[in-house]
Amino acid sequence: MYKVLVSDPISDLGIRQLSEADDVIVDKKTGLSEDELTAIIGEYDALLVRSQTKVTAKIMQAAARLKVIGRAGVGVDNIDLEAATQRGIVVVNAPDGNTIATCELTFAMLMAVARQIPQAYKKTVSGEWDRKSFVGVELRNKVLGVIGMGRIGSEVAKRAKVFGMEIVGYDPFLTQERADKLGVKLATVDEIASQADFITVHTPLTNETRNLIDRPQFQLMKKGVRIVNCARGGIINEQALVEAIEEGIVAGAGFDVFVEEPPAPDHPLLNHPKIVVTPHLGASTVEAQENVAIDVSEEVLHILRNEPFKNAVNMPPVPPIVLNKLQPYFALSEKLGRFLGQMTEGPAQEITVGFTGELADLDTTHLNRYIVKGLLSNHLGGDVNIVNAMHMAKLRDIKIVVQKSSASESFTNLITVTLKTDKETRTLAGTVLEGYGERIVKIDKYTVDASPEGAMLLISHNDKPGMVGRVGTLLGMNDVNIASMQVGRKEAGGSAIMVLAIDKHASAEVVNELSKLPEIMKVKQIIL
Ligand SMILES: NC(=O)C1=CN([C@@H]2O[C@H](COP(=O)(O)OP(=O)(O)OC[C@H]3O[C@@H](n4cnc5c(N)ncnc54)[C@H](O)[C@@H]3O)[C@@H](O)[C@H]2O)C=CC1
Ligand SMILES: O=C(O)C(=O)COP(=O)(O)O
Repeated sequence: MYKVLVSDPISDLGIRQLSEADDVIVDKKTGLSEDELTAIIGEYDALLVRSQTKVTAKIMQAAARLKVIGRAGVGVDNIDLEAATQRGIVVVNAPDGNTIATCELTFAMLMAVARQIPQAYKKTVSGEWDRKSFVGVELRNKVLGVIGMGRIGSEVAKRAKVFGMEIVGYDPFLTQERADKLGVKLATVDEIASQADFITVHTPLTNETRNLIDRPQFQLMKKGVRIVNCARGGIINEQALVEAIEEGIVAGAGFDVFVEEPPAPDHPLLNHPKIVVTPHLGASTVEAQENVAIDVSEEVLHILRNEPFKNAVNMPPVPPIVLNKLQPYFALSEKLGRFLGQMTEGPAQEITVGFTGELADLDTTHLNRYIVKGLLSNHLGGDVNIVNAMHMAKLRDIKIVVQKSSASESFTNLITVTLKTDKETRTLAGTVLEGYGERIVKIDKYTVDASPEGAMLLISHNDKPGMVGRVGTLLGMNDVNIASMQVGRKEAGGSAIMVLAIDKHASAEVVNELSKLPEIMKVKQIIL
């Protein structure tokens, strides 16, 4: 049974897939402190959060079973990604479900700020009929600066066009082609600051975007500019904004997010007559909450069940079409790593992975991870997984070299892995044959055809008559049944390799006895 902890308010309807799964138990415990969460996290395989729970390194240290942290939303700045990666915990988010909700709140903010709706409402309900203080401005024919043109920023731009606004946008990944398609003029942050009548930010909070709009940018702005932040507190410097309002540069601002959440009651952005505030409501619609919960539940289930998943934040993204092509090679890659790690003596120094055939044209990052995971798992067991495999290798100064060649060999696809240690350099190659499954097709210089499964014996010997019989007899006497046997040799009478699939593990004594037989150089038992 997998145990899932939901530590923030997440839609019940959205997580139905999890709560109704036969192999999952869902516990809901919201509002926990760091200490309270640390005390119980050890029981759980998955943690589901929104933005309130701060998932710190301390919590993760106590999370012995945790495989996945699911973020029902976009921003993952409340999760220590570095710590998660080091511990091999997958972090998945639900990036698509709340785009429209946040875009629409941004528009609500733009209009609330343009027409001072909250301020006018306050006065009106207090009994005052004040029409002259609330002469607003129109959006039509105004310049809107959009900083961050990802999912939300692009949707904001599309709607702003319909309002008759001219849009200037900045995003390091915004191409001229896409900008043209969206009808957005490309500009730098400083150009946006100096040209825009309204500015809205839609970037994540990173070291680069922290204080992206600060005093120097406010100094460039037109008098009467209006500013909205429905992304993250800290992208616009809060103190600099208040000063810019006092200086008469900024006519109004709409803020949904704050550096500290919730902000202290005396925070300068609260109770300011020109600032409209909401308590981080961007994603708070019924639709968005259901969407993000459905998306993240699906991903969490995949991860718990060891199935392929797509939205990992701490792993490079692979498009689904590529993932489908790579998937048949996941298990093979891991087995190649495990096999090679067991047949090679000495601590690993360098792993060279070669891909030939169709695989050479794909992004094979995931396969590299499975190979390294397999290799390291011989010593590290369950502590290594595809999230932290590369990190674990780096910690151990293991160099990883990837080589690709589309030159077609005898196989449609071939994965060749070479491991260099301080004692030897060994090579293993494998493929997936349609209808036959995974095969090891090369061990060092020898061509073989073995199915990598269960317990196997790898015997290096001289190719002399009677070898097969001797090995078979000794194993038979020790009740070890041979399921299949393959001999690889370069020339008759020369050195050769025997690959045996055996029905049960051979004891250390049997392996030792085998290695003492005449003409046998080395025996390795491989457990896959
Ligand atoms: N208020 C709320 O409740 C919500 C807030 N958010 C915030 O909105 C942000 C954006 O969400 P999405 O559009 O879905 O993400 P996204 O990943 O689709 O877009 C973010 C864009 O920011 C760009 N960017 C990164 N660094 C930049 C920089 N220095 N200057 C300009 N652009 C930069 C990226 O290239 C990307 O295109 C999230 O990271 C999250 O922090 C998201 C959902 C709800
Ligand atoms: O998805 C995001 O990045 C958000 O900021 C939404 O946060 P929330 O899930 O409403 O706490």
